[in-house]
Amino acid sequence: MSPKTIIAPSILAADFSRLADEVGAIEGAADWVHVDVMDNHFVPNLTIGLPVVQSLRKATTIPFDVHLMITDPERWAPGYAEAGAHNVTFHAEACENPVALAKTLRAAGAKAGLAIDRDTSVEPYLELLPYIDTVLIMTIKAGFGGQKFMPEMLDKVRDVRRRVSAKDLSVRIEVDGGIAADTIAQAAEAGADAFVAGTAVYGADDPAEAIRKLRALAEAALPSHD
Ligand SMILES: O=C(CO)[C@H](O)[C@H](O)COP(=O)(O)O
Ligand SMILES: [Fe+2]
Repeated sequence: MSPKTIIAPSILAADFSRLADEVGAIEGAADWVHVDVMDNHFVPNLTIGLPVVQSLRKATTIPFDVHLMITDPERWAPGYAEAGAHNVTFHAEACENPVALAKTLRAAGAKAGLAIDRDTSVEPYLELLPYIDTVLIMTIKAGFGGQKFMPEMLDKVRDVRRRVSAKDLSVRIEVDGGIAADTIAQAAEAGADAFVAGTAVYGADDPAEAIRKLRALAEAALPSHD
């Protein structure tokens, strides 16, 4: 059975010179490792790509939650599934046919995620939920870690949660950006059940303890979706 609450630390806030150690520090505490792939086209920032994911995959057993902030996800996303990513999430704004790409990812053995950036409405995508495993709602503008959480994004989380509950779908609702001890409960109350946290985990003295605290705060606030 999958855990009720997913905590996914983002290695965007980790020390890139010691990535395997940084992932080792959350082993046993994190549910997923969130990997932010940026191409300096879809977002104005450049991070890591497929070779790093392929190498890091061998360094841990924690499932990889790959967040592709790239143009042309059709070209690159399947490679991350083949590299062993558990979830491959691409942006709605960058993809012409999200259902086709989701099917390709599922056929390659990964879960398919659809990400919605700050300035995008979820409304046009609600009909696609049966084909998607995870909806990632940005609670910042995609592109950089360490930004301030935007509570106004939670209306999108509520909209997706309502549709998921009404149709009894098995879709994770993930929030990404500014998730920390003072924001995670609001996101959980709105209906999120997967939480990306970069700065709040890797900026802490004890990343594993930070994850445990975030999980406790989220679970105390989670409504029942039954
Ligand atoms: O997708 C992202 C940025 O576009 C990151 O996952 C996000 O910023 C996480 O970092 P933090 O918790 O520091 O906000
Ligand atoms: Fe992310």
